[in-house]
Order: sequence, then C-alpha cells, then structure tokens
Amino acid sequence: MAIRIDDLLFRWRAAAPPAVRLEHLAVAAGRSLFLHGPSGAGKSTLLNLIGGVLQPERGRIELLGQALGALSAARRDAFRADHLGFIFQQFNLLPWLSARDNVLLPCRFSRRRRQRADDPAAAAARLLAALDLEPAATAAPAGELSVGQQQRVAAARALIGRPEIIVADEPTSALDAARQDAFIELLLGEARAAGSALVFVSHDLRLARHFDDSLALAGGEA
Ligand SMILES: Nc1ncnc2c1ncn2[C@@H]1O[C@H](COP(=O)(O)OP(=O)(O)OP(=O)(O)O)[C@@H](O)[C@H]1O
Repeated sequence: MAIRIDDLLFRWRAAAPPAVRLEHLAVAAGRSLFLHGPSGAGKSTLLNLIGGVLQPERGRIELLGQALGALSAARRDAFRADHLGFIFQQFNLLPWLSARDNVLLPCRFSRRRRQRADDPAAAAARLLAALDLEPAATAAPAGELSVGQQQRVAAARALIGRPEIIVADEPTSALDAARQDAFIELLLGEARAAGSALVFVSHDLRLARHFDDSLALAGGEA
C-alpha cells in the first residue's frame, strides 16, 4: 500500500476539537484519490500529516510500509524528499529560479530522486513539455510566469524522479473549468505512468469524476 492510515486523530491544541479524525484510509500504488470537503474540513491538515510535517495525537500513518511515527524528524524529512512529491496550494516555487531549476530542486535534495530521474535535466525538460509548458517559459524566472504556468512547474517538480506518492493541495482553484480538467488529466497521466499514488485535494466536487476513488472529509466529524 502506498498510503495506509488507521485510527487517526489530530488537534491543533489540546482543548480544541479534532481538525482531522479518520478511521481508515488506504491508497494503492498507481491509484488516485480525490479528497474533498468544505473549507476548514481538515484537508490541508491531513496532507501535512501524510507528509510527516505534523504529528498525530493518535493513530498510525504508514507510507510504503514505513510507519512515519517510528522515524526521527530528520529521517522523516529525508523520507519525504525521497518518496513524496508535494504540489502546494500556493505552489511554493522559488521566484528567482527558472522554471527548469525549480523542477530540478527535488533532485538536489534527494539522491534517490536524482537517480530515478536518470538524467535530471532531460527529465525536467520532458515533464515540462508533457505538462504543456511552452518551451520559452522553461528558462524564465518562475516569479514571472502566469498562475497556470506556475502550476505546471509545481506539478513537474512534484513528479520528477518518480516519487511513489504525489500529494496535491487544491492546485487548480485559480483556473477556469476547461483548464482545470486539462491539468488534472495531464497530472493523472504522468502519475499513472510513474506508478505513483496520487492524493488530490479540492472543495470542487465536480472534479471527482477524474479520480479512481473519492473521500469526503468533515473535520472531526469524518
Ligand atoms: N496552523 C494552524 N493553527 C491552528 N489551527 C489551524 C491551523 N491550520 C489550520 N487550522 C484549523 O484546522 C482546521 C482545518 O483546516 P485546514 O486548513 O486543514 O482545512 P481545509 O479543509 O484544508 O480548508 P481550505 O479548503 O480552506 O484550505 C480549521 O478549523 C483551521 O482553522
């Protein structure tokens, strides 16, 4: 199983109601899961738990058979760099670096990603082309790209070096419907080709039809 979660409980503060409560979740290699729910339902919090950025109060999160709670903070960071591609809500690109250099960043932080990319520069060029970024945009500073272009760069950065798990936090909300659909199909196609499990978060239920499975989150009520 790429992702396996059991009996998960997370609160931001001891006295606060749970932000995430989830009995069970499993995502197999190569499968895609659509996670939806209203604003505040705990979607981003759950992604950060899966990424090992936040620690649960209770429960178990296993990625690729590895329990995150059994790793030290440093080993969790290394595990994340090796095995997870993250597409952030605000993309988190380094604005002064070119699109191409942003895509190459994971290969700088993870030897495993570098090796699996084989030839990182060629892999970055292939991914950017596959995601439909105009060739002229690949050398431009990321800060000068349109939102749609930045989103493609963020997706290519998550995909490079074929991490087993790709996590995307509402990366399409700034796009119109036709562009959202096209982007999701490109992302899904690349994730499937790499055999990666994909978890995609959005409040827009219309997008669910693209994915193998879907799950509604309702904060502590789920
Ligand atoms: N850093 C934080 N400190 C304290 N509470 C937080 C923090 N981040 C989120 N929360 C709270 O946790 C709950 C879940 O928030 P989260 O951002 O996970 O929801 P979401 O479903 O991703 O929402 P959105 O669709 O608006 O992005 C909310 O009640 C929110 O106020």
